[in-house]
Amino acid sequence: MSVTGVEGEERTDFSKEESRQIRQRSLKLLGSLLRPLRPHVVLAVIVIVFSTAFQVAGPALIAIGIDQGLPALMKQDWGPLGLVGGAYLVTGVLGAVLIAWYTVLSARISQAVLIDLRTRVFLQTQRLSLEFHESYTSGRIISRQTSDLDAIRELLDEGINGLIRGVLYMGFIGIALFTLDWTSGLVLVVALVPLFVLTRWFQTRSQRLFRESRVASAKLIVKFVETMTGIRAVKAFRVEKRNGKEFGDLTEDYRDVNARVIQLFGIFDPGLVLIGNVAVGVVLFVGGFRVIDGQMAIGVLLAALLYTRRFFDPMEEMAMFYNSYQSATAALEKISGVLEEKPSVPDPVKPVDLWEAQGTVRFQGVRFAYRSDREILPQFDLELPAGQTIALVGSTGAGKTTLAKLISRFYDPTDGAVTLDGVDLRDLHPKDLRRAIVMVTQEAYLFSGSVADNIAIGKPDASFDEIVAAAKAVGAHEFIDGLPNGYDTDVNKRGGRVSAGQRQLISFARAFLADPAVLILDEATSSLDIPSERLVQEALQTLLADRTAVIIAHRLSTVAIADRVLVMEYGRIVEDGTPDDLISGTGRFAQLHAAWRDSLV
Ligand SMILES: Nc1ncnc2c1ncn2[C@@H]1O[C@H](COP(=O)(O)OP(=O)(O)OP(=O)(O)O)[C@@H](O)[C@H]1O
Repeated sequence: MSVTGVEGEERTDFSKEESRQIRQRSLKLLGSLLRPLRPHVVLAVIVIVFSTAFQVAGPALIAIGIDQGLPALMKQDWGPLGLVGGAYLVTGVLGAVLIAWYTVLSARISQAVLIDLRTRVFLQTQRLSLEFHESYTSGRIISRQTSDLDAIRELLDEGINGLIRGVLYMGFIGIALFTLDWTSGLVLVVALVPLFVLTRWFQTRSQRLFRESRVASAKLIVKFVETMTGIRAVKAFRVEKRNGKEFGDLTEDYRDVNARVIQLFGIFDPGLVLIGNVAVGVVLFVGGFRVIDGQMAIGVLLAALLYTRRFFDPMEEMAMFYNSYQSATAALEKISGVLEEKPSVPDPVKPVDLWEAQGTVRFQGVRFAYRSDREILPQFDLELPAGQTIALVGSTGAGKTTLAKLISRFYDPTDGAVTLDGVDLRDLHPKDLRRAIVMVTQEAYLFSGSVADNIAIGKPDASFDEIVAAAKAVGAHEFIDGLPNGYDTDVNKRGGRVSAGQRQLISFARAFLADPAVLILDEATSSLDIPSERLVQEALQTLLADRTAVIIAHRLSTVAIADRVLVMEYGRIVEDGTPDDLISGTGRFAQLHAAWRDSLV
């Protein structure tokens, strides 16, 4: 079995083979991120090796200064001490300069990796088809872009740095100590035993606790995002109190787990200090005797003490590496899953151009299912001739929006083909497809920016006059003119807030400007009041005149402007005719229409 894309994200029961696959996928991604930076990585490693060597040289120079420089000085010979002093100064300065250089280099590497990754995730999630976004919630996408990238940043900025510097530092100190005095070196080796035990203990516990902490903080974020996204429902049903209590419980869980993390550090940190102090004490004790016996020079003892003391400094950072490594690996696994996803609606390999689409849409033996277990559209054939205005009606869940999504190629049919002017939508050049077919939904989403910017999305190179003309055509000009800054009003700023109906008018103007051959309006007039709707209906008649239009509407008033009505039930077209024919008949539409007319009285 194999795990591809995001499907393994919610699972924890991976087989060995699956875990290996996921690990390989993450490593491949990491490799592809670091490969272009190879020269920088090599340079950074060289710089940090030299910087650490210079830093570690200090105590050895002090030993030489005391044991050889001072006796010479007593004989009025300044030379050796001057030399050692000079060397100390030079290594000190070089060590500092190189560490500064390394900090810049490593920051550049981690920034480059993060920018690359951030961009890849953004472009990929934008590229993925609607199907992916309908099942992969926006909360999860946000986590990939925020907390996961943060975990990787932490590993690159702190974790790996801490590890490399720590390993080099401890390694160089070990070499220096053994070279100067192997007896003191042995003390250090013995001290490694309790150090190893303490660190292992810390790692096992902290690993579990850090995981718990991440889960607790994720739950907090999910609760917060969910509440804020559904703030209207929260207010309407007065669930603030219950939400407050649930949030309070989650906060408490988070605090508890963090308290346990702190307790762990409360043992680990003093433990490190204790081992360090005992090691220093033993080196001093053994060394003191050997100095008295004349087996060890005093300067060497001092250097041994300094080395032993410093040896333990990077321990905490190194112990933390494992945690940052763990969370970064988890993050990398999830991100690599998203990046591995393939769009379910792929771009054609050999795209067919369609410069001037006429607008004939045909369904040929189309079947469609979102999931294999439930077919939404059983096989059907349908032709929408160019220029025809079609009203699509039917009960909730009949499959109207699904049909519209197939025309817009948000999804591909499971079987059969949808064509535009005889070209299978799967072969049509994406640019031509987007130009030829536009779908306006009830949501009428507005992006940050001015009203004019939002209308211009329909035609990015439109002139201001064209934008105004489009707004006038759909009856949006009046209200836009009345906004604080007219067409320049920022729709997301206070004062620029527009109502749901006004949003729909703006998205109408956007579609009008785009001037597609096929226009689909999915419940796009549902938020308009009756006068606005009438106004729009007048505008719609001009808007729809030269193109194929599919209007999905619950309000039957919209149907009046249609040339043809399709009634859909359970994924099938059950009635097809002119509005007049259907109204005067005895079918489903006639019933619906009679009920609607009665409701108006
Ligand atoms: N993304 C999806 N994944 C799985 N099933 C879906 C998805 N979208 C819609 N469906 C199912 O497909 C069926 C048809 O839905 P569709 O939205 O096309 O109906 P509709 O006629 O437009 O309804 P409405 O008038 O309520 O908008 C419904 O049973 C719905 O549950």
